[in-house]
Amino acid sequence: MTTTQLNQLTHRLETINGLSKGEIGQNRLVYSPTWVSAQQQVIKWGLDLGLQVSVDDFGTTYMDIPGTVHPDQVIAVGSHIDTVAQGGRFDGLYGVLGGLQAIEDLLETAGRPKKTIRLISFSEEEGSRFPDTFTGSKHYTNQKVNLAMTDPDGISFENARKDAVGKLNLPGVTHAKPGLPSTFTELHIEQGPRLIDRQLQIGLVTAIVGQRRFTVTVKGIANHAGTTPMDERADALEMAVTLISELRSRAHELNKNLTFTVGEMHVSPNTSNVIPGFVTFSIDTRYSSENVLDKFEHIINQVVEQNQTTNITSTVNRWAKSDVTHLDDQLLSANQKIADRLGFSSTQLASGAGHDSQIMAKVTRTTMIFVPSINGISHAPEENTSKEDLLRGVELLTESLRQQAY
Ligand SMILES: NC(=O)NC(NC(N)=O)C(=O)[O-]
Ligand SMILES: [Zn+2]
Ligand SMILES: [Zn+2]
Repeated sequence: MTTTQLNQLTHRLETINGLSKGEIGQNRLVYSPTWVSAQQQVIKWGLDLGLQVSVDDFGTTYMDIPGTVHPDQVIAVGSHIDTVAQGGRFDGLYGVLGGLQAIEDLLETAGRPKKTIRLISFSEEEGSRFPDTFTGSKHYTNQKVNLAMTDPDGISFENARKDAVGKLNLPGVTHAKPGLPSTFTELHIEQGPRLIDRQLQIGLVTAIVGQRRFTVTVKGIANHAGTTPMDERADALEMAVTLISELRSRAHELNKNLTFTVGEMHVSPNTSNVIPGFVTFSIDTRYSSENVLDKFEHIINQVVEQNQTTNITSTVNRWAKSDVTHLDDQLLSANQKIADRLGFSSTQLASGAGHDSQIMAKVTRTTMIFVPSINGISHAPEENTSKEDLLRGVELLTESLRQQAY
């Protein structure tokens, strides 16, 4: 890749990230106005490059450069366009724009491919607005998505989706969901410290951890903060804190590498002189074995059950579950050879973050390429990757696509 091409990739990243200007981090929650503008911009760049663009019912965008010999064999590449709230500049977006850059480089240096190359910009992966994750790749691969869900403001998934997808109907875009590809490659930032700590340039992903997400709802009794005796309260927040603290130690006891995160909490009425009557909080838990996750799910249900009192009742609802996933060995070893040939230092590692690749891997041969995250930070505005590392990831991806599609 030349300096001009690197500048183009940087410029495109900045253009999309500029859409959240003035905000804390990136806020492309699925179907939000910023999300719409970002997906529209990606579509425009694809059309400018002469790619055949289609958008499906969920707003996932597919951009094809049809193969000259085997147009029906599809080599797909891509990632997701959405972010978490107050997210970083590279999670998801790098895989979409890195893929676009690789395709542009290939068209310039090698012309049309023999097999079709497809860039996919998945509508949603993070599960940050509606209570479901990977809805873009699930829809593409015909897996079930909960269509009846609503966001915290009560907006239904269906209304948000129809509204936003209508705005992607630009001239030159067809409305369709294409068939499934023969392979899928996702380029992504590592989001953790392993590559950067060992000063490695590339990570090749062997597997992705299993992940489950829950909402715990605690119902107590709201009452006056000054007049209600301390031993007569039904404080929902106090109970939530007890549950969280007990679950955290039980998780650690079960397995010290099992992750346990409470990232979201709603307190009602959330005012200083009222005892909280109603609290909800999320649990995100992950590990590399389903057996440990099953055990911890059992513990969650047990701890919530054991802490019921006459005045405080708690319930737990699991709304997301993704399985431990092993990615394709052959694609990984092909990419390992390319990385060695290009002189990139690398390692093979498992991912602690969830990815569309684990959904794609259920239907097609799938592989992932990681580049280092500075200070191992992600899902935060400080998320960063050096230009040299961004470049190396795209170079490896370009060579992999060349090998697979030409
Ligand atoms: N690459 C990601 O940040 N993925 C995130 N999102 C999902 N759905 O797993 C996560 O929380 O790990
Ligand atoms: Zn993410
Ligand atoms: Zn991501």
